[in-house]
Amino acid sequence: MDELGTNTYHSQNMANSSYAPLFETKKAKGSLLYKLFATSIFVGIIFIWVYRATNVAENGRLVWIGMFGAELWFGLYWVLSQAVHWNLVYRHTFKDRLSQRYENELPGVDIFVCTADPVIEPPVMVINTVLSVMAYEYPPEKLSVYLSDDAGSDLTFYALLEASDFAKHWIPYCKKFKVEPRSPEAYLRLESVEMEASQAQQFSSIKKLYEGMENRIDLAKKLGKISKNTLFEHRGFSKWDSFSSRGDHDAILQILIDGRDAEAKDVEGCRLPTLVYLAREKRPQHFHNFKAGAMNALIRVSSEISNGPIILNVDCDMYSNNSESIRDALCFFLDEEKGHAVAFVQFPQNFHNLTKNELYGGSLKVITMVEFHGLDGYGGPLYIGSGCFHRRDTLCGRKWTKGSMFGWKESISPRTGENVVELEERVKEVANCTFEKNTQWGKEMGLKYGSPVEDVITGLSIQCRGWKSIYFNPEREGFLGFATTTLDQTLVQHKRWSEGDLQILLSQYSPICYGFGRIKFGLLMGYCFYCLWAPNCFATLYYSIIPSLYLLRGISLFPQVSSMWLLPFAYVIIAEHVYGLAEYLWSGGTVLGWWNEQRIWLYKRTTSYLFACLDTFFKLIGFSDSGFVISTKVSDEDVWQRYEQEKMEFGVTSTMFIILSSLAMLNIFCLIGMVMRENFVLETMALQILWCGVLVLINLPLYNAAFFRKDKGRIPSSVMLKSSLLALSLCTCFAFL
Ligand SMILES: O=c1ccn([C@@H]2O[C@H](COP(=O)(O)OP(=O)(O)O[C@H]3O[C@H](CO)[C@@H](O)[C@H](O)[C@H]3O)[C@@H](O)[C@H]2O)c(=O)[nH]1
Ligand SMILES: [Mn+2]
Repeated sequence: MDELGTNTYHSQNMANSSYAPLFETKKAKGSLLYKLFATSIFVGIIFIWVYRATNVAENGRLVWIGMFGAELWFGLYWVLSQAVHWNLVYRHTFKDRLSQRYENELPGVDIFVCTADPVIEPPVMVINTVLSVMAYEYPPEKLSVYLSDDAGSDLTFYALLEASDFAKHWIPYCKKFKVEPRSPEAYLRLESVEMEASQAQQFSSIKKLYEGMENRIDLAKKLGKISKNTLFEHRGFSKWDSFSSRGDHDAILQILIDGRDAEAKDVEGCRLPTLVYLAREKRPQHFHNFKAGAMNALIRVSSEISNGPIILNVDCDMYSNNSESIRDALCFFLDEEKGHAVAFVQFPQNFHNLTKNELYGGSLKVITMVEFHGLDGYGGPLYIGSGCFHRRDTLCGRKWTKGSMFGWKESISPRTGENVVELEERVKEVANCTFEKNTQWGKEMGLKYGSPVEDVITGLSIQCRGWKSIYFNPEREGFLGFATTTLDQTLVQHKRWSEGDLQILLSQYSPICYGFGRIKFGLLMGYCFYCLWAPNCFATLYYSIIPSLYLLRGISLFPQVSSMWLLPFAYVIIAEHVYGLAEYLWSGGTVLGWWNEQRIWLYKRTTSYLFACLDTFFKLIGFSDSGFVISTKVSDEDVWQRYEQEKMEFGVTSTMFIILSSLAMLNIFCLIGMVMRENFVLETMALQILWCGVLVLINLPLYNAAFFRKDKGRIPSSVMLKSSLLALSLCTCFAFL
């Protein structure tokens, strides 16, 4: 049946009973119970539809149809969501078997770190990520780390230069004392590190070295330039001579540590991993395709230098938190029975700066702990960028064919005779703007261009070529990054994601048309579940405006309390939310965290998703182009404080905030207006009042930020003025016209 499924393995050539797999797959427990529960919800949904279809109100037919439309959407979307809940699987690896069988022939691994802006992605953070991946528990001569710098910043280069020195102390220290995590900053931040006297001594000297390095980088940043001495000392800086701006410069390629060189050793005399800095060529007249462009340049450059058959990509904030991750990933690729079909292994994206009740839903808990396990049950998760291991050949467009094996042992290492300077000069060419002209790069080769979520569309096309993917969610998290710390950043990030996903649905790689027959139907539904994030805005907006407004007219849009029709509404709403809460708690969250998640769910749907739909529409008719707003990975002291206190951060004036506060004001006006009506009947309006009340309750932090808070994170009064006026006039018109 399924190459990667849970079925007991069976094959002629391996029918040897001593064969032990490198990984195993387990199905979630209680799935029958879940299926029964889901079926009961579905019955409830059908009853709601029947109610809408058979009880059309006398006055307000149109509004009624609208309600029906919204509920039809919610119901169908719920059906899609079953794809990510129905069939959860969990993976487990056997790393000891991997070492037993393959320790001496492990494949080369090339690690790509991407950065694009030294201000919102500070170089110190970037090199911490680089150092963490250089210190993987893996033979250093098989490890190569490439930093792509889309800003072409000499400050970042300088930081990397410092890191290449510090690595000589850091890597042996990590390996000797088996420390975790291997990002120096994260490690030194740990509160209690228990250690013996011998380690304690080295610990303090490492700490001093690190702090010295950090200070030098900070100083260079403050001065805005690198000291003359350093500039003279390293030939690399001369490559900035022809640099005019981040969008206009030659390709800069610098091999800081040449792993081929047997002399490149750490302080204990062990070999070091290769370390390369790359700023691909940028010219104003050539579009650079954001991260996808950077990744493709890296694929080409690395193929000339180390050509590792396995590629790992991390964002510059996502440091390695688990030094065994490469070996975990290899258990899937090298498994004799099932490995040949695996194109990529995606780890979850976890974060180190979350607060207890996650005001912005930063951890994406349910996606990480449930939904992706569900996708894995149908052929594998989406490729979501950071924390993903790929097979190089697949990423470059190779199709999967039955019976083919993963020939990592035959992979050709590039020429070794050349000296570093010659090598750099030659390889630089493949990072030029014009290199991709009239090639398949960005289409059939490498990451795909033209989508704000280059990762998802690339992963989909790989799966459509017959490959499987694996979701691996180990107990000790593999990668930790920086979650957004303000509401604005969160909404902007989700706009990019939902917009990208929606555009995939409309692209030539649409999971519906292109994916049909190529991937499993469950996976196809799973893709649609994400691709249809954005259109959720319409039903949600309708549901959070119309019922409240109709309170003002005293018109009921839901069954009255004594009616039997109330039952399906009550059941579906209560059961789904209780289940959602349980799922959230089970994923490690708190009750308040769940409540916050409901709020951010509402906010995303009414702003990010709406803007995603609008922008997609404008793009379709040729009016706009989607960009890539890079997420900020630092925050000011006072913003950070409010983040830690879980106070919602508004602060800036944005159209998204105008929408949010208009909706919040509209609902409170409607509630007040309704109470002031003399002749309202609780019996007929109960559910509607309750719903409006919930909308007001969930917006409490917003009212607080508008009317009571005095700090900089409050809602600017101009925003409040506009939205209050807007909401008030809407309510007045509606009540009296
Ligand atoms: O022109 C660009 C823009 C971005 N990046 C890098 O891309 C990464 C992701 O950017 P970020 O702003 O952090 O976006 P996120 O939304 O946090 O990233 C998620 O979503 C992206 C797709 O939207 C994926 O590319 C990422 O891997 C995934 O972690 C960062 O390392 C950037 O430095 C570039 O290299 N060049
Ligand atoms: Mn990020």
